[in-house]
Amino acid sequence: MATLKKKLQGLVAATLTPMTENGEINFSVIGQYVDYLVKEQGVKNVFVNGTTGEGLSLSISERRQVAEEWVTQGRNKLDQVVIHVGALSLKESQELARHAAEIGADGIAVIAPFFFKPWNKDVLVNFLREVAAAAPSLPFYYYHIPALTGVKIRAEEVLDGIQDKIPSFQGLKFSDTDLLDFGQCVDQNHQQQFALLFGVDEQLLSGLVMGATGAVGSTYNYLGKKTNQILEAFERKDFSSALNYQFCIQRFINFVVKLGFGVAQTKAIMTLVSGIPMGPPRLPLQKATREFTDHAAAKLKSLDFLSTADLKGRNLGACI
Ligand SMILES: CC(=O)N[C@@H]([C@@H](O)[C@H](O)[C@H](O)CO)[C@@H](O)CC(=O)C(=O)O
Repeated sequence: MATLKKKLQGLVAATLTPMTENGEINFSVIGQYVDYLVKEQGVKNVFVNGTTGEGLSLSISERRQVAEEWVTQGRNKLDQVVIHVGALSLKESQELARHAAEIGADGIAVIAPFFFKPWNKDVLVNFLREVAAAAPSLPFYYYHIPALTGVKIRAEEVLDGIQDKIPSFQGLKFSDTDLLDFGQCVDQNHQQQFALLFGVDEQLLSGLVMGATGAVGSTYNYLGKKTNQILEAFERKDFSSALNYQFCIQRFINFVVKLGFGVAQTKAIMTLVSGIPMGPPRLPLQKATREFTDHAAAKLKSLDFLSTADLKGRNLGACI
C-alpha cells in the first residue's frame, strides 16, 4: 500500500533537465534550481523527467541520476518530488519505479506506452499496474498526454475503477484541453480524494473551475509566482482578478506559441529569467534561436514578468 502522504496540491514545476553545451547533464546546477523554485517562484513541488525534462530522451542511467539529484537537493526544501518513470519497455519502467522508491521520491507517474500502444483501457491499466506494483509504497499518478503519446483513451475511462487494480493510485496529471473529459474525472471521483492535476498552463483557471486540485506545468519554472496569484485569487473567490492574471499569462504564452514554443524554448526562457544555465535540449529537439530569446525577453519585460527596474511604470499593458 502507498504510504499516507499529504495530497499533492498547488503548483508543481515540470522541471527541465539542465545540460552542458556538449549535451551532458549538468547536475551541478540542480541545487541552485531547487532554491530558485522555492525562494523566487514559491513552487515547492517538482515533476522530474517528464516531457519538459526530456525524460524519454535520456538513458535509464541518466534518468536515475537526475531523479537522485532532485531528491537529494530537494530534501527539507521541497514538499514533493514526483518522478516520471514511463518508458516503452515495461522492464525499464519497473526498474525506474523501484529506483524512485529506493531513493525516497514522493511519487511516480507513468505515461501510456506510445510505440506499441494499448488499444483499450484495460490494456493500458494492466501496463500501469505492472509498473505501480514494482513500487507499491509510492503514490502512483497516471500522466495523460494524448497529443504526444497518441493514446486517446479518455482519462475518465482510465480512472474508472483504477484503485481496484492499482491500490497505490493517487491521481492524474491531465495534459489535455478536453474539459469534458477532465470534468468527468473530477465529477466521478469525488469520494476518492485523488490529486487531479491540470497540465495546460494557459488554461489553468478553467481547470480550477472544473475542480483541479493542483497543476503541473513547464511555465511554473519561471512564472510560478505569477501563477500562484491565480490560485490565491481563485481561493478567495476573486474570479475577476484570477481571470486577469490568467489573461496576463496567456498573453505571454500566446506570444511564444506563435514564435514556436516547446522544451528548447522553455530552456532558453528559464535561463534568461532565472540566470541558471539550462543549456541546449537533446536531439531531435533544436536549440532556441537568439531571435526567439530576444523576442521572449522583450515580451516578458513588457508584461513586467522580468524585473527590469528601468522598465517599470513605463508600460501600460503591464501585468503586475
Ligand atoms: C505539451 C507540454 O509540454 N505541456 C506542458 C505544459 O506545461 C505546457 O508547456 C504549457 O501549458 C504551455 O503550453 C506540461 O503539461 C508538460 C509537463 O507537465 C511535463 O513536462 O511533464
